Amino acid sequence: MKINPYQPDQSGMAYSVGTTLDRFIKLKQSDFPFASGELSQLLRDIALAAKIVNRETNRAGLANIGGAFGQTNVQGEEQQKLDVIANIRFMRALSKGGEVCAIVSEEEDAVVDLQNNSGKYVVAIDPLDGSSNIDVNISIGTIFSIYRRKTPIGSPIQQEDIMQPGSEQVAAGYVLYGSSTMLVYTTGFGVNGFTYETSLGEFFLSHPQIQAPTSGTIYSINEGLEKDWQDGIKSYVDQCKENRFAARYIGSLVADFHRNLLKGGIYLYPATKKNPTGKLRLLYEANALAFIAEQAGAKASDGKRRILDIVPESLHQRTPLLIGSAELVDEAMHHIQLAKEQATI
Ligand SMILES: O=P(O)(O)OC[C@H]1O[C@](O)(COP(=O)(O)O)[C@@H](O)[C@@H]1O
Ligand SMILES: [Mg+2]
Ligand SMILES: [Mg+2]
Repeated sequence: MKINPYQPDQSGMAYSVGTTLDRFIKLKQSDFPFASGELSQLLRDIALAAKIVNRETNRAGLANIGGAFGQTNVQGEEQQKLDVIANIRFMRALSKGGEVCAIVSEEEDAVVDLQNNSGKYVVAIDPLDGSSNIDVNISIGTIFSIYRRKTPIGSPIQQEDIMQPGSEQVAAGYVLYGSSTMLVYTTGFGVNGFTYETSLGEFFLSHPQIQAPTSGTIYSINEGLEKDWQDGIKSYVDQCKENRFAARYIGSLVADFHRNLLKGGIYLYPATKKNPTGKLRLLYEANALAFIAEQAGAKASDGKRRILDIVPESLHQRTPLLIGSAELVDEAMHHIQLAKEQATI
């Protein structure tokens, strides 16, 4: 991807590769005429927690960081120590920052009401994504969604503050702890990626205005579950193989998504017999990545509709997820539709 160091964005604001995240956040605040700086501060708080978690992930091989924590979370999944550490670090940064009134986390059964009357924002977070890869030194991540509360500031948190469709997000992003650590986010004005310079302790703009290729030749799916895939997925994957697509599956949603966002490709986690509503969680995995995808010209669907149009019904609800280059997602949805029509004949 050819990077134009002085590429202006929609607001005509030019910013150069190498701009620090902090400076970028300040520059971009002008996108919001009535900005009061709270969202900017919240993004900084998330970046700070990401730096701390980055340090911990680098040490994941050491006894006191790696391995199971010995408890299961509300999904019935065994928590890894790093799941718990990341959850604590983000909770602390979000509650200390003062901008947030409530948090939804993969590692918390219920909504965490911060009793912060002045907090304007609700955050949904997957503190550590790709937990099965922690101990084997493969890329992992953090995923976050930010909403403005619906009820008046100072009033008690209500269901309507939490159960908002993804289309209501004011910002979303992910951190990828990989060969390098990156923070990629959107506030609805395009997608920008920052690379962490450990020795300076700073995130620097490295991927301005990310645009996903409209098509690609990479597909990412856990083929071990092929026998359980919903109809249409098998025929779509067969077509990918027919077209000699490359199969790439890391098993960390953030890492698979990031690769396909930059190179062109599609990630699929369909409904299966084991997970009839899919495996991935709507509020703190699918919504954030769907917002990023759409802002980068890509698409995200549950096989029937746009992920961002789904109105949540429960905190940890799951959804099938087809996400990636627009033409590939359209093609996969076409196969699902065809299979449905054939099933009714
Ligand atoms: O092992 P499977 O069934 O292929 O699932 C892998 C998927 O599950 C996840 O690990 C779920 O996320 P968590 O690790 O945050 O629970 C995704 O990152 C990944 O894409
Ligand atoms: Mg996850
Ligand atoms: Mg997780």
